[in-house]
Amino acid sequence: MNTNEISCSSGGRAGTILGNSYKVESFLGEGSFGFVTKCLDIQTSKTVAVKVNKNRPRILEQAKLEMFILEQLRCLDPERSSRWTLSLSS
Ligand SMILES: Nc1ncnc2c1ncn2[C@@H]1O[C@H](COP(=O)(O)OP(=O)(O)OP(=O)(O)O)[C@@H](O)[C@H]1O
Repeated sequence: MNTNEISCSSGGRAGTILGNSYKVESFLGEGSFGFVTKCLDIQTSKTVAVKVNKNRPRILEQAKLEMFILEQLRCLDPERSSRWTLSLSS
């Protein structure tokens, strides 16, 4: 599943809308910087994984760095990474 990153203080309860674009279906897992939810992309009706980071400045900086690295990887392997969507939203 693809992972989108969103910095968001709201919870990951089923039915919650994240970043005006993703409807939470279920909880997938938790990491050091936040948690990951299984979501429906409202525009495309595709199932995606959305990463919800803790709302802290240091973690936001880390998320930006992670997105930068993923963009670099996308350049190296555009075919395999074509399904990634990288965005930050509050
Ligand atoms: N694309 C995905 N599809 C399904 N489950 C996922 C996906 N991405 C993450 N997960 C689940 O969510 C958990 C947390 O992922 P996350 O990327 O936040 O942290 P991590 O990489 O495991 O650890 P850290 O936060 O320390 O980097 C993962 O361990 C996994 O169980």
